[in-house]
Order: sequence, then structure tokens, then C-alpha cells
Amino acid sequence: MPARNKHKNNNQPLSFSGNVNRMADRAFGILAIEPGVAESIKACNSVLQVRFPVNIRGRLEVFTGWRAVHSTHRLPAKGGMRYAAVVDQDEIEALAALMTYKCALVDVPFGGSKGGLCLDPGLYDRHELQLITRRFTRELVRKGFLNPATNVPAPDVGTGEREMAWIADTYKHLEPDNINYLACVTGKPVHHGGIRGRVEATGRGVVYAMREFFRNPATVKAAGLSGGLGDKRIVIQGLGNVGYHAARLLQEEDNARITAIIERDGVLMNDAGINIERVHQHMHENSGCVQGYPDATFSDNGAAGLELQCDILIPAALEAQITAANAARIKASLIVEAANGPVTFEADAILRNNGVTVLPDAYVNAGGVTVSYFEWIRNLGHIRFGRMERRFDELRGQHMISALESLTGQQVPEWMVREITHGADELDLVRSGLDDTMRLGYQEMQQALEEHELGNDYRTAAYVVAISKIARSYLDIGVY
Ligand SMILES: NC(=O)C1=CN([C@@H]2O[C@H](COP(=O)(O)OP(=O)(O)OC[C@H]3O[C@@H](n4cnc5c(N)ncnc54)[C@H](OP(=O)(O)O)[C@@H]3O)[C@@H](O)[C@H]2O)C=CC1
Ligand SMILES: O=C(O)CCC(=O)C(=O)O
Repeated sequence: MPARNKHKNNNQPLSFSGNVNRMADRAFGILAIEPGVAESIKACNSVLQVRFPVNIRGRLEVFTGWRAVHSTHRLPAKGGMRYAAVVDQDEIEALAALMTYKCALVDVPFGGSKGGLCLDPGLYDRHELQLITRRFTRELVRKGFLNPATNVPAPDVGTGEREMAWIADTYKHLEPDNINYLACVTGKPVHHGGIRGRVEATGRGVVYAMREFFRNPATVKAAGLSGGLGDKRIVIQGLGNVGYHAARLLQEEDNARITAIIERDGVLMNDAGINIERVHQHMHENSGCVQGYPDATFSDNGAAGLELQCDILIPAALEAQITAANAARIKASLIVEAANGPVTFEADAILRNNGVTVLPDAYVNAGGVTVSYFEWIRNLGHIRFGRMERRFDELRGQHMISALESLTGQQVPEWMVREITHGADELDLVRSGLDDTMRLGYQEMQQALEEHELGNDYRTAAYVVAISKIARSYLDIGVY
């Protein structure tokens, strides 16, 4: 079968990478990109598959992992590392492709990569996971798929700060002469070279994306909504790293009402709103399950939760959650794709035809890689952001207060003194850079939407912006 048709025959559903390619094809058509250039952009540059044994409880167990490099027009290639019971090469290639488009859209100067290990992290203890991660890291380093200059992983489903710290430490032992060893991976704990604000970054970025959308009354109206975020009923799927921080911030800072939470074991529902922090605590005490949480109704039919009446649906778990099978039953006016690939190509068309607006993954969850970019720069710079200027800015603020008081003869109120004399620390700067990135990304997407008369098709607008930047870099430099 020719390569370009390999993901589609009449009876088979599209694979994940087939879905991503079909979505990108709409933008290639609009931009009239030459087919050869389009194929070069879509093609996954290289994929490493490794199989390695680890001694688990006295017997050898063989693990399979992948690291895909989708593009190298910018280096390093960047993207998370997923640990899950169901991971395969196609999924990793699709996620790597999404990284390429995401980085281009929000001007993070990286190529796209992604990695994964086929294992259920719940089945192994901390020591075993450390052995597996360190061995996987060794395979990646030895085969040239992990390096601060060329390929830099980060957290994704099933991994977090802990795994990133093990990766950095293993790399340091293998490459002791590399002064930039900390930049080999992002999402590390702050005390191991990480940056403040990375853990919450993807979720916070989701919220910044939503705020930017709601700043524009015309687009809000076109989506069949009105007002601000504060009075909206929100259903969220997945209360992991991304979903938890997004839901928490929407509740705490925007006063939004989270009316349903869908997790692996089912869905919690309460139209008056569900307290995110308390559910999170409940999950922590109950092996990640939401069942048994006292202040909401529980149903074990989690999938039906996606179809609940609400204003905004935030899928923040896994890919292919909204498909041709359930898309027509979605009642939300706005879908905010916090996860990668939660809506399939076919479902996307159904939703658009039904007037549902979808803010696409490549934009919505770009906050994670944006703050990873800041962390990578911090590691290469070997200095914490704000260290040089914070005290200087505070002193300048104090001088301004003194000048103001001597000119007016009045005392400046305490709250104003606090605001004016505050020097930005690392967290302030990270959040400011993240907010700016999400605002600019949205504005570019909105401009493409209007310029190409794409109606409510934000996904194609996102791909148009990303692909025009990537194509420019291919065409300017040529193919080597
Ligand atoms: N972490 C990051 O910085 C970024 C992540 N993303 C994307 O966001 C999504 C979520 O990632 P992340 O939050 O890191 O992953 P986590 O592993 O932290 O969280 C995923 C959550 O979803 C739950 N879940 C799994 N399957 C289902 C299901 N069928 N229905 C409902 N809930 C389910 C998981 O439960 P359980 O633990 O029981 O499996 C877990 O609570 C992924 O698509 C990822 O690629 C995108 C950008 C950056
Ligand atoms: O932080 C990063 O480098 C990548 C995050 C990621 O995997 C993603 O955006 O899907």
C-alpha cells in the first residue's frame, strides 16, 4: 500500500497519526503548499524503538519504548515522555507531529519529538520505576535520542518531576563533561534544576487560552455563549497534571463552576459545582478514584459524562475521546482541548457542523512546552530568572514611592506600596511569559481564521499559522 494511504482504507478508522495528518492537510490545501514540501513537513524524521530487560522482583522483564523525532528544522526536538499500558509507535509519532505544529504556532524554537514506554506505572514501585527509567535513559543517550542540543524530553501522561530528575541524573553520569547536562530534560523538580511554574504550566496555559477567548465578545457570541468565564458550567475529563491545575485555577481565579469531573473510574456530577481541591484530596486517598466522593452524584459510565449539558467541555486525559460515535451527542458549546488529540478528524467535522467551537490542542496545551522552553534557557544560562534584577526593581519602586510622597505630601497606601515595590521573581516572570505566549498564539490563530474565512474552524487556523512558519523555514533554507 502506498505510504500516504497507509492509515486509511474504507473500513478502518484513521490511526492517531492519520488523524493528525488529515487535520494538517486542510491547512496545506489552504496555503497551497507544494505536495513535496507538505509530505516533508508531515513525515516523521526518525523513530527509535528499544527493547531492554530490567530485573523486577527477581526475574527479568523486557520493556518496549520509543522516541520519535518528527522534525528538526529547529533544535532541540522537544516533547514529553509517556508511560502507559497502551502506547505504540503510531501514537508516539502522532504526538511528535503535534509537538512540531504546537511549537511553531506559539513560537517556541524547537522541533517536535515524543517518547513513550509501554508500561502501567501503577504496577511498579518507586525503586522499580527508577531502574526502568534509568535504563531507558541509557538506551536513548547511547542511540543519540537524548541530548540538551538535539532531543529534550519532558513530562507527559504517567510521568512527572520524579522521572525527569532520574533522567537528568542518569544523563549527568553518562556525560559528566557536559556543563549543560541539566538542559537534557525539562519538567525537573526546582531543587534539581527545574523552573518554578512548570508543574502548573500546561493547566495554567489552558486557563490563559480560555481567558483570551473570552476577552473577545464577538467570538464568544459566535460560539453561542455570552458573558465571561465566571458564570460558565464546565465539565472536565481527567484530573491529572493538566486537568487538575486547569480546573483548580478556573474555580479559584475565575469563579467558574465545575459541574462534572470524569475520571478513569466514572463521573462525578453536581450542578451547583464541585470543589476541585477536595476531589483531588479524595483521589489521593483512594488510589486515584473519584467514587465515594461525598458531595456529588457518581456514575461509573464516564463516557456519558462527555455528553452532559454544559457550556464548556475540557477533555484533559487522552486522545480519541470524542469520535464519530459520540460527537453528535456532545452538548457543550465550546470544547477546549487540554489533552493531545481528544477529538478525531471525523468527530471534528461533526462538531463543526453542529456549531460546536473547538479550541485545538496544538494551541490550548502549548503552555507546557512554553515553560519547558524557559526551563531549558534557565539551564543553559545557569541562572535563575529574576536573580539579577529583582532587588534592583524593588529599590526603584521604593524610590518612586518616596518621590511620590515628597511631591504630594501624602502617604501612599500600603497596598500600592506593596504593588510598586514588588520585584518580579522567577514565578512572576514565568507566568508573565506564559500569558504573553498564549495571548499572542490566540491572536495569530484568530487572524488566520478571519483572513481565510474559516468560520469556527480554529483547528485549521492553528495549522495554517504553524505550517506557514514551518514551510517558510524549509523554503528559506532549502532541503539539505
Ligand atoms: N503534562 C504536560 O505538561 C502536558 C500534557 N499534555 C497532554 O495532556 C493530557 C493529560 O496529560 P497529564 O495531565 O500530564 O497526564 P496525567 O497522567 O497526569 O493525567 C491524566 C489523567 O487522566 C485520567 N484518565 C486516564 N484515562 C481516562 C479516561 N478514560 N477517562 C477519564 N480520565 C482518564 C488519569 O487517570 P489514571 O491516573 O487513573 O490513569 C489521570 O488522572 C495528555 O493528552 C497529554 O499528552 C499536553 C501538554 C503538556
Ligand atoms: O514540555 C515539553 O517539552 C513537552 C510537553 C508535551 O509533551 C506536550 O506539549 O504534549
